[in-house]
Amino acid sequence: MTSIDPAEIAKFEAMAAEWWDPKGKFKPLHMMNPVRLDYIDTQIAAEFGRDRRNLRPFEDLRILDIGCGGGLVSEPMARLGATVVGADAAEGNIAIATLHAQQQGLDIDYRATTAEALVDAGERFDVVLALEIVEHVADPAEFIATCRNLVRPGGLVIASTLNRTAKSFGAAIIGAEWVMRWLPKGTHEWNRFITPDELSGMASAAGLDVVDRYGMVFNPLTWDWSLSHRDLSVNYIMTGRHPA
Ligand SMILES: C[S@@+](CC[C@H](N)C(=O)[O-])C[C@H]1O[C@@H](n2cnc3c(N)ncnc32)[C@H](O)[C@@H]1O
Ligand SMILES: [Mg+2]
Repeated sequence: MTSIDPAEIAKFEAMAAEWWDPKGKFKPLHMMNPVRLDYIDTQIAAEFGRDRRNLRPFEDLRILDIGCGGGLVSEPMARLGATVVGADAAEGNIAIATLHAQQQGLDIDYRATTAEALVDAGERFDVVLALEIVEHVADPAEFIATCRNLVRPGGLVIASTLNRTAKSFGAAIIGAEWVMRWLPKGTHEWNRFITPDELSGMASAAGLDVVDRYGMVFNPLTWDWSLSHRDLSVNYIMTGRHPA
């Protein structure tokens, strides 16, 4: 059993050098980063009783960033004091992420591996971050169950992905790939997108309690991103808790 879809990994290998270019192929992730970090920081601080005003509020927390890419989220988690494992199936991503973290003076344990290999190795984390990866794995339900097996009781799985709606086809495929050309054509396959109810169902089936879910909304007029209770029609993020 593997979560790897080789064609998907090949797409990311081909783009690896661009991870830290805010104007490059990962521009949408750079743009979305402040809003998703705000959500993630809030969830973790609330669950583990941490004060976000502290310099290193996530000290002693062990966080897995699965499908970490270039480490756009692994790095801020390490800066907040967490012990971070960044894992990605694409070796090129791990090479880029490792180099960038070194340049930043950050200590992050980057590994070219998969979630299922980490389960086999007996790894356990306080938080598993699965950001913009479920739409790229072989079997999303199986993958979410694997993430659940990587968090200790009382821990969190935080996942973000794209909803499967007419609006997400317009925004993520036509807008981001064809018109804005932020992403190469074919980066995303709309039929692999997952509705919030489907993802909640997968989380529940895996034995996670869904804590909450928020839309991440791009406003083309102000060019900024915000969290929304109501609008989960394109990008969204969700937290599940492994019951203690
Ligand atoms: C869209 S990128 C998201 C990167 C990062 N999570 C972020 O949001 O900035 C998806 C990443 O998942 C990785 N990936 C896809 N399938 C994977 C799998 N089965 N196991 C581990 N990593 C995988 C890809 O190589 C790619 O780096
Ligand atoms: Mg994606």
